Formats: sequence, C-alpha cells, structure tokens
Amino acid sequence: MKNYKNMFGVAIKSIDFAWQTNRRLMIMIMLFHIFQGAVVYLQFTSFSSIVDEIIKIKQGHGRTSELVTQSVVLGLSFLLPLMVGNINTHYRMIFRMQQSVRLEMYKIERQGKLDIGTIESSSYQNLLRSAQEWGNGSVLNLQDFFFNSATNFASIITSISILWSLNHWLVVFAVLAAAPVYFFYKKYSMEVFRIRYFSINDQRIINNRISHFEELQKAVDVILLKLQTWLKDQIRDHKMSYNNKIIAAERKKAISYSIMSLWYLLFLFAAIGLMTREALTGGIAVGGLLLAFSTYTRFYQTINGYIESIGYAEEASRYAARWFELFALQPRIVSKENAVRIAFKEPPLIEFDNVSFRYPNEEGETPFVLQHISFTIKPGEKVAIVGVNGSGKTTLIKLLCRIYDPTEGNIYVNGINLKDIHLEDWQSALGILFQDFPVYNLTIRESIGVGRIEDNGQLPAQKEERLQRAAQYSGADDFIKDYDQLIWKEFAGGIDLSKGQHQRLAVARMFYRNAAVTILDEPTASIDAVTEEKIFSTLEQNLQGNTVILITHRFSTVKNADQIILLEHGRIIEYGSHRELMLLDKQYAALYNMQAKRYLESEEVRDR
Ligand SMILES: Nc1ncnc2c1ncn2[C@@H]1O[C@H](COP(=O)(O)OP(=O)(O)OP(=O)(O)O)[C@@H](O)[C@H]1O
Repeated sequence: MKNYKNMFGVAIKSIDFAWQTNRRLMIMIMLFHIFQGAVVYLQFTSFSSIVDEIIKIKQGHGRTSELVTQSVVLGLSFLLPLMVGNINTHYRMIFRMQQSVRLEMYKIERQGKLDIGTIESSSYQNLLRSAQEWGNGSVLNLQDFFFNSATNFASIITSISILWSLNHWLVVFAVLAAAPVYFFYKKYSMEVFRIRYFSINDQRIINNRISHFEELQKAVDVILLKLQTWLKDQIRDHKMSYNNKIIAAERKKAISYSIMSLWYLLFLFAAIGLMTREALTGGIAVGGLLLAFSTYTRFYQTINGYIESIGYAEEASRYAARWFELFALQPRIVSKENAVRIAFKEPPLIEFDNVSFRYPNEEGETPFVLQHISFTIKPGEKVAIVGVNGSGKTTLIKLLCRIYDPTEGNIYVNGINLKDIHLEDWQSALGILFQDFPVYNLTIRESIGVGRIEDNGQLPAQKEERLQRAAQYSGADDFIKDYDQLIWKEFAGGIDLSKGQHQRLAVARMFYRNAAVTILDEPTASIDAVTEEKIFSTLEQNLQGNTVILITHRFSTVKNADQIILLEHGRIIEYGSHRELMLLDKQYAALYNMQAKRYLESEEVRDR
C-alpha cells in the first residue's frame, strides 16, 4: 500500500510538472487519449447495428438508409482513431521534448545552487546516480502512464456501460474473469520485469568488463597483461547468469498465465452461454450478441494491459522520486538574510580562532579532522601549509572557502565572522585550484578565460594580453601554439594535453583570475621541479599584493613563504617562517632536511 501511496505522490508531482510545462498541450493530449479509449466501442456498436440491419433487410423490414449511415459511422470509427492517434503521437513527442529540456534545465539550475559540501556528500552522489539510472525518462514515463490511464479508464467505463445495458450479469462475469489478473501479474510478470530492468549489478559488471576492451588505457593493459580470456569469461558468465534468471522467470510466467487463461475462459463461456440464451429467446438481436462478445473480450484485454502498466509505473515512480528529491535539495551553506556585502578589492585579514571541525555525516558523528586551529594571515602574505597525507590541509582550505562551516570556533575576515559575509562576495574574492582540478574541453583561450567570467555569466571578451601573460607565468606558453586550439581529442582537430600541461593551464587560469586570495592545493604535483620553481617565483612576483596560500609536499618551494603552517593529525604543530622553523629544529626542520638530502642524493646519482 505504501508503494502506491508513494507512487501516487510522485505521479501527482510529475503531472504537476507537465501542467506547469504546457497546460494547453497537456489537455489536448488528454482529450485525444480519452477519445481513443472510447471510440473503439463505436466500431463494435456500428458493426453490430450493420449486422442487425442486414438481417432485418433480409426479413423484409430493414432500411437501406440505416445500413448506409451505420457503414459511414463504422468507416469513421476506424478512420478517426487512426488520424487522432497520429496527431497524438506527434504532440506527445513534442510534449516529451519540451519536458525533457525543462527537467534537465531545472535539475541543472538546482545543482548549480547547491553548496560544495552537499555535492561531495555520498548521500547526494547516491541520489544523483539513482536519478540517472533511468534518466529523466522515469518522470516522463510516469506521465505516459497517466495519459494511458485516461485511455484505459475511458475504455473500461464505456465497456462496462455497454455490457450493463446488454445484461447486468455480463459485468459481473467480466469483473470476476479479470479479478486474478493483478495477482498473477504481481507474482510472475513483475518478476520478469524486475530482472530485465534491474539486473543492474550484472549489467554494471558486464559494461565495466567490456570497457576494458574499448577504452584506450584499459585496452593497452588488456593486451600487455593478456587479460582477454579472463575478461571475456567474466562477460559470458554474467550474461549467462542474467539469461538464466530471465528464462526461469519467463517459464513460471508462461505456466501461471496459462492457468489464468483457464479461469478467464470459464467466465467467457458463462458469458457466451448467457448471451446465446438471450439471443435465442429474443432478448437481444444477433448484432447484440456480437457486441457483447467483442466488448467483453476488449474489457479483459484493457484490464490486462492496464495492470501491466501499473507495475511499470510503480518502478518508474521510484526513479522519478529521486528527481523530485533532487529538485527539493537545499544548500546547507547559505548567506544569512542580512549578510554583509563586501567587494574585496584588497586582500583581507584572515583569522582562524580556535577552529575545530568534523565532516558532517548523516550516519553519525565522525572524528575531528581539525582541532583548535588558530592563526592569522595578513593581507598580501604568502602562506604555505604543509603536512603529511591526511593531516587536514585541504579541509582547512575548505573551511576558509566556506565549503563547510567550522564545528567549533570561528573564522574572521577583516574582523567579520565569515558566516556573516555574503557567500557570493567571499567566493568572488577567492581563486582556488584544488588537486583534482577540472579539465575543460574548450579552446585554450576559453580554458584560461573561464577563470574570470563576466557578471552576465559570459566568457570575457578577448583580453589577449592578459591571457598571454597568464600563460607565460604558468609556463603554459611553452606548449601553446594556437590559443584557439580545442582541447578535446574526440573532436576533429582537437588535441589532448599531458597531465602536467593540463596543470599549467589550470595555473594559468588562476593567474588570469588574479583573485584577492589565491589558494593552490598541490597544483604542481604533475609538474617537474624546474617548472614548479618557475611557477612559484612568478607567482610571488606577479601576485604581489595578493594573498597566496599554497599547499604542497615539496618543502623546497615553501622556503620563501612569509609563514609556514605545519599540520599533524589536524593540529598545528609548528608555525613560522622557514628560518624560524629551521632554527626551532623540530619536525619541519627534520622533514625539510630529509627532502633536501634525498634531492642532493638524486642529483649526485645523476651527476655520476
Ligand atoms: N569529504 C570528506 N568526508 C569525510 N572525511 C573526509 C572528507 N575529506 C577528507 N576527509 C578526511 O579528513 C582528513 C583530512 O583530509 P584532508 O584531505 O584535509 O588531508 P590532506 O592533509 O589535505 O591530505 P593530502 O595531503 O593527502 O591531500 C582525512 O582523514 C580524510 O579521510
């Protein structure tokens, strides 16, 4: 029952969505469907009238004019549904397209408003994957069910009224004959349906194994490691397992449906017996007998088809529900109502005041990943954050960018609590380059240009000089030959770049952005030491006046930073300039010396 309640709720939402998209089209399609459901009975009634009239004419008291009229009606009753059907198919296609665009736009719009914390949560990712399982087809298919319901209801109501007018018992027999359909459907037909559509695990594994033959990097490994047979066997086994499940379920279905047909036949004979008796005793004419037979069988077929579609709609509603859940998502991090508006023209003073943090988790509390963090970054300072993997460096940056709010403590920007500053203003002041930076399949010019988009949401007009300077500072100009070169190998004339080249382009984007606070989270991991050195020296020279926060594992690049923060297990264990920390001669100095020694050793090996 709960399933149907949910299904009903989701169906209402999807119908409302259709209504909001184009109500005129929706009403028109609805009327077409009702017409198609009812008009078929016009064929039955006119045909039975023709038969009766022929008999009457043979007996000498029929009218030829009536025969002609009924023949025209019969012709129209065939012609009209065909025409309406074609027009309806056309408008339904248009309506689906309109809604498909609107659904996608609505989804993208909602996603664009979400905060990064929500986007990186596993619950959101699961929701997204589940919604995408059927694409927006789930919502549209649910609407199809609604339209088809109109046809089916029109058909059921018309057939019941015809049967009722002929003999009340016909309705009783028809209903009893159709009664077990749902039970059999739920038990057997649904099983096949479920296996067919929801053997997702088998299908995922099959697709994954096939991808090893199709994707370049994977295919190379398949050949070199000779994995062909091993992978092929897996594909075959999963396909066989899927097929065997289907065959077993189909067999059960065929047997059970045969049993159900006997039940139907029982009531069909009862109905035929009843009507034949009526015809023999003169209760109805021969045409009436024909009408009863065709209406009776049509009623059963309609019920059968309709119940099949309920099951399908039930499944579609589960996936459509995910779409509406996506639409209802609200960002967790938002600007306060009276948030302070600041145009950050100058780099601000940043203060962390006893900040502790644990990642939000719906399933329970997670451990603190940052504890009692306090430090100050003066405007224009170059700050380096160092520490081993998992020490909390990126998390600290996420708090500064307000991707998350601290669990305890506060962050102040120019003395104002970050939570009180308008989120958009603060984000406009930041230029962030994370380790997993995105690769834009655009031209080189656009790839750099997206670093600073215009207020109207468009790419900036060509600012050639500035663009080229950014490429120069990042070292990207070494490989750029044409700024209009498309970075997209799958397209004619498009090229791909090496990892390091992609990284230089991403750094160029940051230079181009020229934000008041630039944050670089290991942006040079794939870049060779020489280029890295070059990037950081230009960074220091050219982002003069701007605040720069740099996360890196290479200690040699942080030597010139105004201050270095060393994190361990989410706590600051050392804090100061390179000189100060070397003089302190503790953890930082040890790590620095260790890296320097390794560097010197490798230099010696190379020299030898
Ligand atoms: N989204 C998340 N949800 C839950 N825990 C997370 C999440 N991101 C990171 N963590 C955990 O927080 C801790 C700190 O991670 P963080 O990424 O800040 O470390 P890091 O110092 O930047 O590491 P690395 O040098 O490897 O990039 C780790 O224990 C990590 O598992």
